[in-house]
Amino acid sequence: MIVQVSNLKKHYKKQPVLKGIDITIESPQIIALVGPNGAGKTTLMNCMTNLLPFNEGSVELVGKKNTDASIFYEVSYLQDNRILYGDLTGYDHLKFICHVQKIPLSHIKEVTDRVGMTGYMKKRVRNYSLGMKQHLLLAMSIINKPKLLLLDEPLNGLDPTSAINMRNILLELYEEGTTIILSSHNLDEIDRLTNIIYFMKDGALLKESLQDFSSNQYFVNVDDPLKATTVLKQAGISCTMIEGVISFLEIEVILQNFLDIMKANGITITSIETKKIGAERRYQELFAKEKTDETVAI
Ligand SMILES: Nc1ncnc2c1ncn2[C@@H]1O[C@H](COP(=O)(O)OP(=O)(O)OP(=O)(O)O)[C@@H](O)[C@H]1O
Repeated sequence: MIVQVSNLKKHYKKQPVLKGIDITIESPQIIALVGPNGAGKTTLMNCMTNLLPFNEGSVELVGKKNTDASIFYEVSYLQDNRILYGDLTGYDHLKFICHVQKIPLSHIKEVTDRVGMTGYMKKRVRNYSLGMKQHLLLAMSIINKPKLLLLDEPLNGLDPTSAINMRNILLELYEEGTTIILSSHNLDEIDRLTNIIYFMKDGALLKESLQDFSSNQYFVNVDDPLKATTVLKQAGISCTMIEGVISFLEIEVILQNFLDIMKANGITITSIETKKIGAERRYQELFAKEKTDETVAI
């Protein structure tokens, strides 16, 4: 068993944060933990890795109790950058982990090349940018080739190139047999990584496979948006218009029907973009927000 969390309960003073969480993972997966600020994602990961005591329940990681420190040969946890030491270099951090975990120092170059931080690994961490710290945290958490990798907001501060690199590394690790649990607010990135999402709501987890919720959303620019709005309304087509761009879901409107209506009414399409919106759509359903003023239902 890779993860066995049973009836995990945690409260801060009188505030219950985790109200009986159960997680069972038997084979490698990538799981995204999603929920609004303050939902309890960090608390859950801290309890799982025994950084925080909990009030009830039990946690086993890689077949051992989470109180057994030897799990960290096989489990890594990427926390936020407050765990880093400003006076030490990136290399010092990695050397320390190699020393504690009896990993050959030759792995440092391998992992810093993979993450893309070899150029500044000898600089002091206090001179690192947010993204550079994030690179170091990633290097520190993958140098032991973990069986289970927990990541709390790993995309924090990463530029687009680094975010793509991080995604590729996570997908490679998963291919190599690592189970990954990551929390993120970046729903686009989550859609590219996995369709297994655990939504945190009211101290509980809603576990969903987003295959059923994944859909393309189309964004269409036309030469005459006002006329398009009118003819779509007449045809009973359900779309929204945001700042002159018409958008609709693949599962609600057949693209060919839409194109036929535009053609029949002499409206020219100037561009069409598609976006996969599984996680975002489900998130909106679960944590419904008021529609913004500029969103007009057609
Ligand atoms: N040390 C603490 N003492 C008291 N309350 C805490 C403590 N740490 C967290 N909390 C509370 O527990 C709840 C969950 O916090 P947590 O940091 O786990 O949420 P999160 O889902 O990780 O949020 P975010 O997305 O903002 O990182 C919040 O209401 C928070 O105020």
